[in-house]
Amino acid sequence: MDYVVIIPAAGQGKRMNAGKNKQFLMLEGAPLIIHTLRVFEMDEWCSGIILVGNKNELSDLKEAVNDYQIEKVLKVVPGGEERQHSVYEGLKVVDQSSRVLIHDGARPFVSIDSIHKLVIAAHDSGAAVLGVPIKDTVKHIEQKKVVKTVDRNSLWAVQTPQAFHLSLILSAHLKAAEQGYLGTDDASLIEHAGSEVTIVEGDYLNIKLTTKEDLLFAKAILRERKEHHNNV
Ligand SMILES: Nc1ccn([C@@H]2O[C@H](COP(=O)(O)OP(=O)(O)OP(=O)(O)O)[C@@H](O)[C@H]2O)c(=O)n1
Ligand SMILES: C[C@](O)(CO)[C@H](O)COP(=O)(O)O
Repeated sequence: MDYVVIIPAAGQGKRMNAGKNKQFLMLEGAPLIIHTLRVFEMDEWCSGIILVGNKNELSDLKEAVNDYQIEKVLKVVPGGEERQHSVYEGLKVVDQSSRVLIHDGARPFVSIDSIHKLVIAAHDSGAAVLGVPIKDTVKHIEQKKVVKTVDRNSLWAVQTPQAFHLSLILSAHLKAAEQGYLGTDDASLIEHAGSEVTIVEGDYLNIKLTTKEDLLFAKAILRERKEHHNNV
């Protein structure tokens, strides 16, 4: 069940408002991106990592990968204007695996157990995503007025990794590029191309560090893990 993982880390972290790409924010002694890379470094099913970064941050990324001894990184390539473009730049250099995972550099807390459940699901269906049922009530709002309350029983918060047969995701990206279709995740390109996507229930700890509040949760998760490790 080997796979190659593409890690898009070429964003600007605007919503984090940290004055730099959030991937380089230090958490418990290591940059955010290193926490994410370490998960795949530890996963025996991961045969390689394709890291996608800002063209002016490639040397910083390579230096961090070297300093923190992330040995599975196969290539570090420049990303594009949108997340979708960055992922495509990574897909273009994957040459050894029929199965590819795509995982946000901004999600450092995915569990290896969730990854393995996802890989198994994608082996059968060709396309699978991690997600969790939403916990809040969702309302359709227009001009600050509630239009309607959406039935949340069928609503999930979809995460990454997302797992695909390489040929399927490549053709979906190509079709989206040809049609000028822009999705906020890779599975939406598969859906746009008319193929099915399976969902696998992950866990609520697999948060995407997007705004400063998320850093509070991240530090709490890391502190809890440290305490648990010390007590084992
Ligand atoms: N052009 C882009 C945009 C985003 N990403 C990556 O896609 C992941 C999810 O994107 P997001 O959380 O939105 O990160 P940013 O785009 O950096 O954040 P913002 O939208 O606040 O600028 C991140 O790991 C980010 O680095 C990327 O590789 N290339
Ligand atoms: C891919 C993703 O993490 C799935 O929830 C999300 O769509 C990324 O959105 P962003 O605005 O690029 O962070």
